[in-house]
Amino acid sequence: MSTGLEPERKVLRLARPYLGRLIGAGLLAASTELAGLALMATATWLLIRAAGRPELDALTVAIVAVRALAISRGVLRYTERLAGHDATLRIITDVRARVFGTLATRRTGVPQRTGDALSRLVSDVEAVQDLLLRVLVPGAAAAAVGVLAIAGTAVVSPAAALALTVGLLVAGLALPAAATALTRRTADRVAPLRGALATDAIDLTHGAADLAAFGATGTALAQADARARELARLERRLTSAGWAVDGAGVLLAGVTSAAVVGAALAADVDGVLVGVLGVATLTAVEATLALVGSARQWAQLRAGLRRVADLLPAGPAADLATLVQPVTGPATSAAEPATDLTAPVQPASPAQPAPTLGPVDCHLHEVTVQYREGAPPALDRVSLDLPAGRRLAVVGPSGAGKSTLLGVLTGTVVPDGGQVTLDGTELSAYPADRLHRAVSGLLAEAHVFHASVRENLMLGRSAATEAELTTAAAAAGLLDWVGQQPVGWDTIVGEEGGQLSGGQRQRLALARALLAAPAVLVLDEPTEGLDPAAADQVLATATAATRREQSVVLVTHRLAGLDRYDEVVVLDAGRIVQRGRHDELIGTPGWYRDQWLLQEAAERGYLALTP
Ligand SMILES: Nc1ncnc2c1ncn2[C@@H]1O[C@H](COP(=O)(O)OP(=O)(O)OP(=O)(O)O)[C@@H](O)[C@H]1O
Repeated sequence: MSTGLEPERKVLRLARPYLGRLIGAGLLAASTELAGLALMATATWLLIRAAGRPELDALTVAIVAVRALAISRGVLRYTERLAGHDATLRIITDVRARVFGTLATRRTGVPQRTGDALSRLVSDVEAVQDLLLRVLVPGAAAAAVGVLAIAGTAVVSPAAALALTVGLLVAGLALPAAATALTRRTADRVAPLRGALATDAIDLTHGAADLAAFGATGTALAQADARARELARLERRLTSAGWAVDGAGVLLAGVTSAAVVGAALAADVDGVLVGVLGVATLTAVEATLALVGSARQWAQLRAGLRRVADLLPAGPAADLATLVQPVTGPATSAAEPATDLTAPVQPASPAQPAPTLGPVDCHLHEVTVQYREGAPPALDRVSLDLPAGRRLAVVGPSGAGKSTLLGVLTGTVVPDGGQVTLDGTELSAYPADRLHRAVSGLLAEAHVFHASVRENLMLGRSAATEAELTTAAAAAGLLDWVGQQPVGWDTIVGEEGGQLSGGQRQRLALARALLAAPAVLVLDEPTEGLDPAAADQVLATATAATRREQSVVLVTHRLAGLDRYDEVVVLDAGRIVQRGRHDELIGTPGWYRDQWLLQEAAERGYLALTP
C-alpha cells in the first residue's frame, strides 16, 4: 500500500508528458480568476466614481474595461475548461490503460473481484481526474491570484495588504487544513465502501440465479442495502462538514474585507480606492476559498488515488505493451467493457511483441500455503523440480491443493513458507514484466471477453500472426468451429463468452494459453466440459503443440493421456503422496491406481452406452 504523498507522485509521474498542457490550463484558470478580480475592482471603481457625476470621458476607459473583462472572463473560463479537460482526459486514458494492464496481469494472493476491479477502473480513476481538475489546477490558480492581490494591495496600503495576507492565509491554509481534518477519516471509508457496493451490484445481478436457487436473495439484498445506507450516512456527514466550512469561508471573507477597509481608512487611502479594496478583497478571498474545496476533494479522493497508485507500476512509466500481456486466468475478469479490452490487444503494433522467453528452470522447495490461520495448509512442504521441457501432471482428490500449486507457480498465491525459483531467481524477485512470459497459461475459470475470437486469442500474444492463431486454435480443437462461422476470427463471442458452448469457451481459453507460449505453461483442467473422447484428443494435440523446451504443468482429474507426461504427482491434503511415471503409478497400490481403474470402468460403461 502506498503511503504519504506517494500516490500523488505516482499519478503525476504519468502526467509528465502532458505537463505543458496542464500548465497552460493552470495559467488560463489563474487568468480567469484575475479577470474576475479585475472586473469587480473596476466595476466598483466605476460605480463609486459615477456617483460623483464626472464627465463621461473620465469613465470611458473603465466602462470599456468592464465590458472587456466580463467577456474575457467567460472566454478564459471556457478555454481553461477545454485545456484542463483535454490534458486530464489524455492522462486518465493512460492511467486507465495501465490500471487495466495491472489488473489483467495481477499477481496477488487476494482474489480479484470483478465489481471491485470495475470500481477501480471507473470511479477510482476518476479520482485522478479530480486531483488534476479540482485540486491542482484551481489550487494553483487561487495561489497565483492571492499573491497578485496582496502585491496590488501593498502598492496602495501595506497595512491593508497585511490584513489581506492574514485573511488569505486563513482562507488558503487554515480552512483547507480544517476541512481536510474534518473529512479525512470519513472520506477514507467512502471509496472502499463504493468498491464493495459495486461488487454487491455485480454479485446481485450476475449471481441472481444462484442466489435465488439457494434462497439467499433476501440476505444478499439486505447486506447491499446496509452498505448503501452506510455510504449515504457517510456522504451526508461529508456534506454537512462541507457546509460548515463554506459558512466559515463566507464569514472570513466579510471579516477580512472589513479589516482591509479599516486598515486602508486608517492609512488615509482615497475613499474610492478604499471601496475598491473592500470589494476586491471579497473577490480575492472567495477565489482563495477554492483551496478549501480542493483540500476537501483531495481528502475525499485520496483513498481512490491510493487504490489506483497501488495498481500503477513503480518507477518510470512502463511500456503499455509490456503491461497488457496474457494471464488467461480469473484475474483477467477485471475487463468488463469490451472497449477497454480490445484497445490493448489489437495487433496494431508488431513493433512491440513480447518475445518468447527461452527455456526456464523452475524449482519449488518445501512450499507451504495456508490460506487461513488454524486451517490445514493447502500445500504442505511441497518440493518439485521442473527443469525446462519437463511435462508434469498434477492429480489428486478435490481440494488437494492442485490449483493452489498453479497459483504459487504463476505468482497469484504467495507461499507462507518455502521457496519458488525461476532460473535461480526467487519468484517474488523475478521481473514482473517477464513473469507472465515465464509462467502463465490456463487457470481455473478463465474469463472470455465480450470481443471477437481473434481479440480473445490475441490477449495471449498481441502480435500473433494468422498462422500462429490457426495453429493454436487447431491444437485446442477450435479451428473447425471458427471455420464454420460466417465471419470466422471476427465472430463476437458475447458477454463472458455467452454465445459459446462451455466446451468452446474452454477451447478458446486453451488456444489463448497455447498462443501465449510461456516458458512454463500451466493448464488447470484444460479439457473440463469436454466429453472423454474430445478431452483426450484435445489434450494430446495441445501437449503436442508445445515447444520442446517448454515445460507444462497440467492439473487434471482425468488420467487418460498422462502416459505422455514425464512425471505425475499425486497431491492429497496439500502433500505429495505419490509421484512417478503413469506406468509405474498404475502398477502401485494407491490413489492413482484406484482412480485409474475407476475411470477405466466408467469409460467402458460410457463407450458401451455410446451408439
Ligand atoms: N482463496 C482461498 N481462500 C481460502 N481457502 C482456499 C482458497 N483457495 C483454496 N482454498 C482451500 O485450499 C485447499 C486447496 O484448494 P485447491 O483449489 O488448491 O484444491 P484443488 O486440488 O485444485 O481442488 P479441485 O480439484 O476441487 O479444484 C482447499 O481446502 C480449499 O478450500
